[in-house]
Amino acid sequence: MNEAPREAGRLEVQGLSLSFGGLKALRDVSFAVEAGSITALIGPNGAGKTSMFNCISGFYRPQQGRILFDGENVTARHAPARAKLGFARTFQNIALFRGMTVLDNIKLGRHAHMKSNALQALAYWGAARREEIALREEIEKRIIDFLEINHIRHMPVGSLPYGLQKRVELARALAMKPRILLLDEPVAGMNREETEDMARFILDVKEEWGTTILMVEHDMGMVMDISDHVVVLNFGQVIAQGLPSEVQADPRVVEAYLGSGDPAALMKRINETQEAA
Ligand SMILES: Nc1ncnc2c1ncn2[C@@H]1O[C@H](COP(=O)(O)OP(=O)(O)OP(=O)(O)O)[C@@H](O)[C@H]1O
Repeated sequence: MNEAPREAGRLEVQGLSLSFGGLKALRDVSFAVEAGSITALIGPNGAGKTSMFNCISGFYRPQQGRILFDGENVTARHAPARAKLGFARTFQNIALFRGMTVLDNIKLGRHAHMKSNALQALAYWGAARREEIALREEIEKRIIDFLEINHIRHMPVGSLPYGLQKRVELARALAMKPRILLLDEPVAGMNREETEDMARFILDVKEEWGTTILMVEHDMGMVMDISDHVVVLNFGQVIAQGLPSEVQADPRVVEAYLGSGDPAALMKRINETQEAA
């Protein structure tokens, strides 16, 4: 399936399997993340979501299967090569430099793509400096304003509340100009207000930037609210996928989450997470 244009950012996972010794973390997993969509990867603890994410971002090499990005087989490419192709990810536990300012952390996201490296910066300081200034202007206009973090841009990341730190992490990923954004539990540990803000920013990234988004997330209310497509893993296998409404009514999903096949009970739980303050 290669109908999307090259810049579109469509990801396809085909028959992917991953084992740790005798433990099969992923078994013959296939799904697609359509260009410009928000796709959520959900499942109970130990279902294989993080393993899948690590295969997609290039941290793990699967024993079987392929990962295609706009039709190109990227399975053998390591993480930095995927970053150059336009993969950017955030982490479950915030991965920022706590002593550095918000702005400097965000700029680090882009340095992977800049033409001038440290040596060139010394030798051709004029060109490197111009590139740095252009980068700063673009980041300030496009990312800092967009994510409403102007007021904290000169503050050290470590001094910020958790929800804002997660937003800075999103900003750093956006500075990489991603074609696909991989969000690992973007609202984990957030209160309801922080969760709603983050959900809105994720939707805005999709709508205003057209970026493809794949997220792993446990907050079912948030997943059902903003996803276009949901893929459900259990014991390393895809047990259901489709629209949020289809997935939450699927008895196999209900069984995996609640140990019973009653969709009404799952709906009740989703509503409870949405209403919880
Ligand atoms: N590095 C590893 N070495 C050995 N086993 C691992 C490793 N990483 C994951 N596993 C195992 O693979 C299976 C899938 O784990 P994974 O972390 O991918 O699940 P998950 O769906 O992300 O779970 P959670 O929601 O709890 O984060 C589990 O049985 C886990 O114990």
